[in-house]
Amino acid sequence: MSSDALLIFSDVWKKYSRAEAFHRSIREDLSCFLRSDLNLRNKDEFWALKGANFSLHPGECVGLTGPNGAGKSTILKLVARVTSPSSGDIRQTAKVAPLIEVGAGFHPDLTGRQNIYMNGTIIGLSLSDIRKQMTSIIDFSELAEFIDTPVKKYSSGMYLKLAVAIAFHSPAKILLVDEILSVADELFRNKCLERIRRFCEAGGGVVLVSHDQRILNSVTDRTIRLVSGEIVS
Ligand SMILES: Nc1ncnc2c1ncn2[C@@H]1O[C@H](COP(=O)(O)OP(=O)(O)OP(=O)(O)O)[C@@H](O)[C@H]1O
Repeated sequence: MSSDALLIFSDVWKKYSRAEAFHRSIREDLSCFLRSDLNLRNKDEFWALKGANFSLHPGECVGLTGPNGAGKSTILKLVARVTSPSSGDIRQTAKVAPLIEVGAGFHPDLTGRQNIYMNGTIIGLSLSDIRKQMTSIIDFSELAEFIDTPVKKYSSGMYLKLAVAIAFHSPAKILLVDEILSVADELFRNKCLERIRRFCEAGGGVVLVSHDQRILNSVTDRTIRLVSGEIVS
């Protein structure tokens, strides 16, 4: 693999326990309790990712597609270091801006503007960068009218727009986008796709998860298809 890669996955495996996933649901918790199946946590390990190999180069937008539960978000979470691999090697030569769980980094009681300061700092912008880019971020978000409103009063689409606008102003060279563009309205989605193209033209690299073939066709250079944790094409 060439040395100029922004990101290299070498034989990356990720193991989860189904029991952990089950315990996220109250219904499943209850069902485990009723069955007194106390060993479930130890019985149900499985591979969410099985020996993934791929690289991302400057200027490239790589799509990730495949059925639900195939391991697409797991790849993004590994790149964002939200979780770590069970084995294998992930090499990154650049900072990452994750657009994974939209709005997860927002404080509900703070206004849009205050969240730009807070989130901008988290993604590596200095205070003076944030001040310089504030107008551009607000313009991109299309939320000028609501920017001094607490974000707990925002709709999910407004959350999305604010999160995307901040991420697109990040100094990171790797952008991770998880299935969010399909929930944006068409005008905003097209604006985001254009921004992704420009981000790549400027030497960045994007990993984009989508089930939508039109989105993948319009912006990705190649698409990796995952099935049951395996890269099949
Ligand atoms: N924290 C976790 N603990 C246990 N299992 C998990 C955890 N996160 C994900 N999984 C499981 O790992 C598998 C892959 O999940 P992942 O979210 O990567 O799939 P995906 O391809 O992104 O799916 P979708 O298209 O539905 O978003 C699934 O079986 C999922 O239940």
